[in-house]
Amino acid sequence: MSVSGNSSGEIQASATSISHRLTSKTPFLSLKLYAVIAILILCVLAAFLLIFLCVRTNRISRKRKMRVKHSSGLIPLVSKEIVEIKAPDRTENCEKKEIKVEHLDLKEACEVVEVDDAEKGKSSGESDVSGGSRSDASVEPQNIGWGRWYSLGELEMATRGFSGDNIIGEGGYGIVYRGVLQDGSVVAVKNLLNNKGQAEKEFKVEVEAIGKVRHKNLVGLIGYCAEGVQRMLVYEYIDNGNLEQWLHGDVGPVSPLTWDIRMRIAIGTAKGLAYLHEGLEPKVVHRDIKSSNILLDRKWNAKVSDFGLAKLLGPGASYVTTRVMGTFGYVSPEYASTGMLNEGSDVYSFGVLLMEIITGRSPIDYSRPAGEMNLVDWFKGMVANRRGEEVVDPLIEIQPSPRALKRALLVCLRCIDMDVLKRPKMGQIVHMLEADEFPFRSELRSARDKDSLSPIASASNNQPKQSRGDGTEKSRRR
Ligand SMILES: Nc1ncnc2c1ncn2[C@@H]1O[C@H](COP(=O)(O)OP(=O)(O)OP(=O)(O)O)[C@@H](O)[C@H]1O
Repeated sequence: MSVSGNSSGEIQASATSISHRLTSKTPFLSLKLYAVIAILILCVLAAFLLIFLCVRTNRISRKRKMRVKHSSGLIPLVSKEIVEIKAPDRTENCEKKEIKVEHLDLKEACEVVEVDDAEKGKSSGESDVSGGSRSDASVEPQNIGWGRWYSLGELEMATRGFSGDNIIGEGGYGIVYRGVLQDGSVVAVKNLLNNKGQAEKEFKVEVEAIGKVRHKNLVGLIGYCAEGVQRMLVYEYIDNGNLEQWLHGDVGPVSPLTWDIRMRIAIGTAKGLAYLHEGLEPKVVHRDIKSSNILLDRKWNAKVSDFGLAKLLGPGASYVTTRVMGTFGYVSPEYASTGMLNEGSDVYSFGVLLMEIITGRSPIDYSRPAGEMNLVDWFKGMVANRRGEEVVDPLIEIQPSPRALKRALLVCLRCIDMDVLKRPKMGQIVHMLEADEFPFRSELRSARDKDSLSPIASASNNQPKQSRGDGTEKSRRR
């Protein structure tokens, strides 16, 4: 009993001493110990709470950042056109498209056309002929800023179901049909071959290159059709065939293409090209200048056509391609060998075309003797041997004046200069071909000084014999 009484007494004593300690004052602000302990516990809890909140906020902001990154990576992948389709208000939608077309390049504009198609389905025969506005008010205008949209049905009707009788010709990129629209106007419809997306490419290139361009020496692209995989281009119809047919077709013993008509065609072609090179921004390099791409009207006005290979280039720019495109015999040597393309390549092709116009010979003709198969080589040789007068097409009845011939031969040689920088610009070529007084005295003198023009001079018959060589050889020697 006494032991238990002792221990309970001890416990009581220690409890009293603890409570005494807890209630005793500490040096910390004279606070009692229990108050100090409570403050410490609170501080620790507050610290934990703070840490917890910091970690949480951090996590949330990291999540937010990640979400922004994610979405900003996705948005550009979503086509703007898809966004437009989803827009419920069709009027607003249409306005958006028209504004967009002003800002987008025409490549994108074509995509807009495609979207329009998907939206409305086939609505053949609904458009009017004036360009854009439609008789059916529920169908929005298909105007992409130039030309107009044609439905497949409309073009089917115009070409009598793309009948074989309406075929005008067939090129590497599609079949061309003659068509008569509902208003009676005659058009040429090029149905682009859908060869591994080539149709789409051609379509875009042509639209981009000449969609908005109007020039009397360029075939006008008046509209287009893009339904499903079908891509068609609608041009003004040029009713007198192409230059190749008139130069190399069966025209009888005397060609209807007199010297003057030929020069008119050459000048018209040069003007069209000068406009593409010097009148547009970005400039357009045609890349496929050849006689079958020069269409003719009844007054023998030349119209450059077929822009499917055209390239748009910024000022002073050259373009390098690994796939050289063009037509054998017309392609400039530097473009063929290096893929380097600028307007000088068109100038070279124009030089070959002018030779073809003067001589009536094809750039490459395997039916001729070995030394005459290549027009450029034969032509240069003839001029260098003072036989310039002999190159004129025998089907031309009335020979040109020596001065006129000299002028044309000189232009040919300057266009095919091996040094692309020495070739004249198309604008200069127009001037040279049009100027009665060309070749100018100063030009003849300086050319004589440079020992380069003697063959031309002798071609005119009135000049003393001078040293041989043409621009091409000269540039090689340098
Ligand atoms: N707007 C047009 N008006 C009248 N005829 C045209 C028109 N466009 C093209 N043609 C004719 O259609 C034919 C085919 O033209 P296209 O431009 O498709 O091919 P190409 O120039 O002959 O060959 P490629 O495209 O392979 O170089 C040509 O004979 C041309 O005379």
